[in-house]
This record gives sequence, structure tokens and C-alpha cells, in this order.
Amino acid sequence: MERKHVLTIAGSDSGGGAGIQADLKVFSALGTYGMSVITAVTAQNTLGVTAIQEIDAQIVKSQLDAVFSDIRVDAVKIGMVSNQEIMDVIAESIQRYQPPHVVMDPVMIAKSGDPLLQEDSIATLRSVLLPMATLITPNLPEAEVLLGCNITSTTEMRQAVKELAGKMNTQVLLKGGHLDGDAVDILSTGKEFSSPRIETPHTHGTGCSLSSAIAAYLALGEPIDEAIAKAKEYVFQAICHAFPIGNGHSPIHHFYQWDQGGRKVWDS
Ligand SMILES: Nc1ncnc2c1ncn2[C@@H]1O[C@H](COP(=O)(O)OP(=O)(O)OP(=O)(O)O)[C@@H](O)[C@H]1O
Ligand SMILES: Cc1ncc(CO)c(N)n1
Repeated sequence: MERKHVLTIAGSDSGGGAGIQADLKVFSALGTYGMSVITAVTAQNTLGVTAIQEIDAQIVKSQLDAVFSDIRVDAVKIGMVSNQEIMDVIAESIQRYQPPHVVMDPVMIAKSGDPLLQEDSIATLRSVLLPMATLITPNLPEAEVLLGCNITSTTEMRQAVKELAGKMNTQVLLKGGHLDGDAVDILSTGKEFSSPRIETPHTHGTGCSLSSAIAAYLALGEPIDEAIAKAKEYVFQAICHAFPIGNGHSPIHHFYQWDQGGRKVWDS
């Protein structure tokens, strides 16, 4: 079967748990060929982010042109994009090369609480980048910033996801990882994706991995509902099999094999 190619446009996490590193691990685990355009380098570990170097927008553009001018891209995932100049070059390149699927995780703040987006870039994110996406995957705090209101329950999520989709003119998957109880994510079509909540501190990289798994499954030809359902199951298993590294929130785990009956066996 023809190998599918998936591109992540995101920031690097030196600790290997989120950002580019998580995305590439997901792409490989799902049998796709992964490529990366790096927008920022973060000095980061399980405890937090200690420094950020944004990549020059022209270098981001050169990376995008290098990939798109030579290699077929079946789906794109966009993660951390911290300033307006970089947002503009990404938007131009999506417009120019028209990849079939664009999944955008509007990353604003790391799980550790560290900001990953410049405050004055939120308007550009909203008006330039988000409308280019096939699907956006905000978590609750990000949706609150985009909508300017509080979302405190699944009932409020149902209303908020519809409003966001209308405002951004795109499909929205609102992630409920930050509420209590079952982990319920709601798509703007009204479809809900639920999994039991795993009581663990080791959830670093869940958001990055969910959006990159959705992009990979879309590249593999799954319809959007199926791509989200499979991506959510992938993240659930990856949380279940996380193991502690470092002293803070450890990353989720991306390695499984197939047994002789064709079933996935997660390494732990
Ligand atoms: N403890 C948990 N148990 C089960 N599922 C979870 C848990 N935490 C998050 N999820 C699921 O993981 C996915 C990512 O959601 P989350 O709300 O954590 O994203 P995020 O805040 O963007 O992540 P990140 O902090 O990595 O950016 C969602 O499908 C969510 O429902
Ligand atoms: C580089 C990077 N992207 C995204 C996140 C979101 O958690 C993170 N912590 N680091």
C-alpha cells in the first residue's frame, strides 16, 4: 500500500514529550511518514519550559517550501505558532500548496502553565490561521480565550463548540480533558467522543498527540468521525501506558507492536 505522508508544523520540546517530538512519534506509530517544520525551539522538560527561541519566519518559510515543493503532503498538523510573522508565512503556504487536510491545535499555554503564544498574536491566530484549518482542536482554556467566555461543564461545551465553529468557519473538536469526570470531546457536528478519565499526572503531550493522530488517520483515508474516534483511543492507550521519567508530568507513551493475531500490544 502507498505510504501516506504527514507534516507537522510546530515547536520542538527538548524533553521529547510534546510538540514536534510527540507528533513524529505518533506519525511513526500509525505507519505514516512524518515530516517537520519547526517554528520554535523550547527548552522544556517534565517540569516546564525554561526558554523559547522563535525561529525566523523566513526560515520557517524555507522549511515549508522545501517540503511542499518536493514531497506530497497528505495531511498537515499545526501546533505551537508563537507570533504573527510565522502565522502569516504558514497561512500563505497553506493557501499556495492546498494540502487536503489541515488539523490545527491552537496551542497557547503548556500543561506546566508556561505561555507558548505571544499575547498580541491571538487576533492573527483567530483571523488568519484558524480559518485555514479543516479542523481545530482547542482545549477548554483555549476555547475560552477564542470565545471570551467561561466553559465549565459538558452542557456549556455543547453550546461553545457550535459558537466557535460559526465564528471560525471551520469544524471544531472541543477537548474536555480539563474538566472532571469522563474525558469528553465534542465535535461541532454534535458528535461526542468519550473515554474514562485516567487518574495520572503523566499526561504531557496528550493534546499534541491527539491532533497529530487525527491528521495521520485523515491522511490514511478515514472520515473525520472515524479519525477522531481512532485518535482518541490511541491517546487513551498512550496515557494508560505512560511511565515516569523526570520529576514532573511525564509524557504519554507511543510504542506498541502487533501480536500474531493482529492485535495491538502496548509496550509498558
Ligand atoms: N486524564 C485523562 N484521561 C483520559 N483522557 C484524557 C485525560 N486527559 C486528557 N485526556 C484526553 O486527551 C486529549 C487531549 O486533551 P487535553 O484537554 O488534555 O488537551 P490539551 O490541554 O490541549 O493537552 P496539552 O496540555 O498536551 O496541550 C483529549 O481527547 C482528552 O479528552
Ligand atoms: C513545543 C510544545 N508544543 C506544544 C505544547 C503543548 O502542550 C508544549 N508543551 N510544547
